[in-house]
Amino acid sequence: MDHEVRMEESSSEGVHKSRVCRSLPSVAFLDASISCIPGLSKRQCHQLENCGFHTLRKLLNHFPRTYADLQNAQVGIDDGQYLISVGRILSSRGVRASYSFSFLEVVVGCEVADDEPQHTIDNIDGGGKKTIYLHLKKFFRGMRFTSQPFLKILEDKHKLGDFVCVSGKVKSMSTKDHYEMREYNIDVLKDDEDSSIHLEERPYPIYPSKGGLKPSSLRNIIARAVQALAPDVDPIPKEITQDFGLLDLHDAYIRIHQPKHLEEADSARRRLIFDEFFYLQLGRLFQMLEGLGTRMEKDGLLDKYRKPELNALYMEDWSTLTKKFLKTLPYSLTSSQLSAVSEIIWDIKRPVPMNRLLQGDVGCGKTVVAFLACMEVIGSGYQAAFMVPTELLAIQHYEQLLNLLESMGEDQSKPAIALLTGSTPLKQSRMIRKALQTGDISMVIGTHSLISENVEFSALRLAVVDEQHRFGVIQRGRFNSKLCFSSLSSRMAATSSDASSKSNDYMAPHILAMSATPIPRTLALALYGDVSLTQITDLPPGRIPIETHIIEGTSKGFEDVYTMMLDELEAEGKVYLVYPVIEQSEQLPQLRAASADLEAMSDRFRGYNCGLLHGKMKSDEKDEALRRFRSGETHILLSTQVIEVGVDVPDASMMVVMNAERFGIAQLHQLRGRVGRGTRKSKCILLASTTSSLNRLKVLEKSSDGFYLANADLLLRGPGDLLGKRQSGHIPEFPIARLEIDGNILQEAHAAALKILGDSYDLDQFPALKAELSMRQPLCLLGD
Ligand SMILES: Nc1ncnc2c1ncn2[C@@H]1O[C@H](COP(=O)(O)OP(=O)(O)OP(=O)(O)O)[C@@H](O)[C@H]1O
Repeated sequence: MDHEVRMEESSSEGVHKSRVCRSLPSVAFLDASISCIPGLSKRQCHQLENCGFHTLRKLLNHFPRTYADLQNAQVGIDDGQYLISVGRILSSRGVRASYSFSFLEVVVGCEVADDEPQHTIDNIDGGGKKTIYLHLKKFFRGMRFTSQPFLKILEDKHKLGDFVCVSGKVKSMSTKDHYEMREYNIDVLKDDEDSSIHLEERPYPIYPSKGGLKPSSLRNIIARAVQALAPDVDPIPKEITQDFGLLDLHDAYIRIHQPKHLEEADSARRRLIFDEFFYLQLGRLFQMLEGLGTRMEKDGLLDKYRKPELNALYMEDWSTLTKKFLKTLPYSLTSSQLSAVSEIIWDIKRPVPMNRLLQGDVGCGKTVVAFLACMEVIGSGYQAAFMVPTELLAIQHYEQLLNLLESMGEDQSKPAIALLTGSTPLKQSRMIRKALQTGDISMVIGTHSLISENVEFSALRLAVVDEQHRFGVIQRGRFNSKLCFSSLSSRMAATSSDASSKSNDYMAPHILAMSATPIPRTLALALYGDVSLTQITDLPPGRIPIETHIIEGTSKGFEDVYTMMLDELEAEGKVYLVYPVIEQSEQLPQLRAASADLEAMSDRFRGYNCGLLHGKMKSDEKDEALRRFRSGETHILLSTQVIEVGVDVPDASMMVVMNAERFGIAQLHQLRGRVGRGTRKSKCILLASTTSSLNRLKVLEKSSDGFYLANADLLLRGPGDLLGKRQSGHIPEFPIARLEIDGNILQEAHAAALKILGDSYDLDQFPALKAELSMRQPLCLLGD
């Protein structure tokens, strides 16, 4: 169907008059130039284009960062809470505090509902108001920031009387109703001459600024674009939107940008997130179907996706090596480990590169699942690479695997494995690289040195990336393409004369990413890396829940903790002491430091040996420190958060975290996961040096569920970084991230894509969808 689209036509005054174009189908409307927005000046058009907003789609997909409630209806403010509030700027001053230190303080007065009972006549109906004062502070160190002109410029950035929306974490000050904000966002809603804004009762969208375009002008332009939006821009057929209870795209855009209330924005967001997932899934399936010849093959593939219970290759069909390796394990796999292995092996047997995320809470036993997947490819004559974020972890995995393989005795099929990190001596590293190139080594475990240019493989088939939220999506992509290229080039050279070599020898490697953090990484991966998910949902048997205590770091608090430590050591336990920093710092004297505490702890716990482990130590020193702790030569290990990731000492039974308030909730959960990994009852003590942080930490006493804690962490941190800096701006960030629901949207999008392709393999019945698909990101499978 054709639709009227207004196209640009410049007038001499520089304002674009619109003319009507009848040739563009309405679904293509979104890709029309922004000049079709009525009333835009030429200057505005250029400015928008310079900021990357060439099309309506780009502009409409610039979603609000958050919504302000102009009524400030929120009641009650807690210390540490993320607050969004609107009010007027009362003062702005730049202060020179010393010759090299200055600060800016902007005070915003906000009228909020008064939650305390009042007895004045005005408040007899209980609907009282009061003013709170937000002191927004920014600090500057360095002489050049103390000059009067600089401070004046700072001051003048904020105009007295401006009506602004402020968001950030609050900290109460000594005066009642005064709060400090150190990291904040401030957006001018209207200047002081315009008071009409008070009448607005709708959520007020706050846009992220882009390339010099102010949020307020973006808001006006986007409002115009929304008005110009054609009613039938939706490429997804009505049956699908109805079946899945989704908003129509036109309504979704209106509601995300101009919601009448927050629920509207939320339903719009659901639809827009659905689209992200849906086109990824549709693209992937579409491409896979294209690669298959017959109708039967295509049906077969769709069936596999429709009935995931069939997507597992049970033990009988695993390679002999995998089965042998399984036998060497000193324990049986849990049922979800077993199904994870079956699922992964099913996937790696297929001639399409796998891109899978193996996700499970700390200590659930992901490593062995990944080892089994590696054995499967090695058993079929290929190579595997296992990349981890720290050297410490690489060594640990390598030694663990060596031990397991040792139990295989002199078996001919036992694979040759190697460790390759930044600290591997040059000569040895050269030998390993050569052996990887010739295929003499079947598996390499290492750090990011595995993605360096000079590592080539003879037949890499599986790359395991233990992300543990340290590697970004980008690094994984680089790793992937690098390995893909290496394997391809070297194999081409090796087999150029061998006409019988199978074409799938040139396939990109399968990628298995592992993570203990369900969010936000999972969501990011699901959005940006077209990924399948395998979850381990149970823990190995015999684990006893870790007892967690939050203790205030007063001198009594410390004494209590030392007594508990002594009890633990006397009962032959092992203790981790975790510190926020290595060395004492003048700037932050309140922080306990690992190195500085070593002597004091050795003194206090005479008769027990203390060890030290931190990121600045050399690789072999770190390894030695961990080895001594593991073997029981040291009983107390003073360390920094280097141990957070993956360190596995199953009989470590107690952890004390100093200055626990310095760590995030998800991070503390990871740290705590270093104990309670065996069958011994374990304790985790979080020593907080500020009273105000006690409440925040209490959530760890209540729960040991990583998913729940990650969510709680997000709520406490506020929406600032839902998907990490790089991704923010792509999807709307909401004060309350409904991530568990987003996970379901992924499933629904998958089902919708299957339904569409079941009806039309080549999308010929859905031309609008096909066009949309080609407009979106390139249809490449990771690794292609
Ligand atoms: N099925 C099992 N039965 C008993 N112990 C197991 C089982 N699977 C793994 N383990 C042991 O549990 C411990 C934790 O396993 P692993 O290091 O793989 O956890 P993880 O999921 O990688 O955790 P993290 O996210 O903390 O790195 C290890 O000591 C491992 O040997």
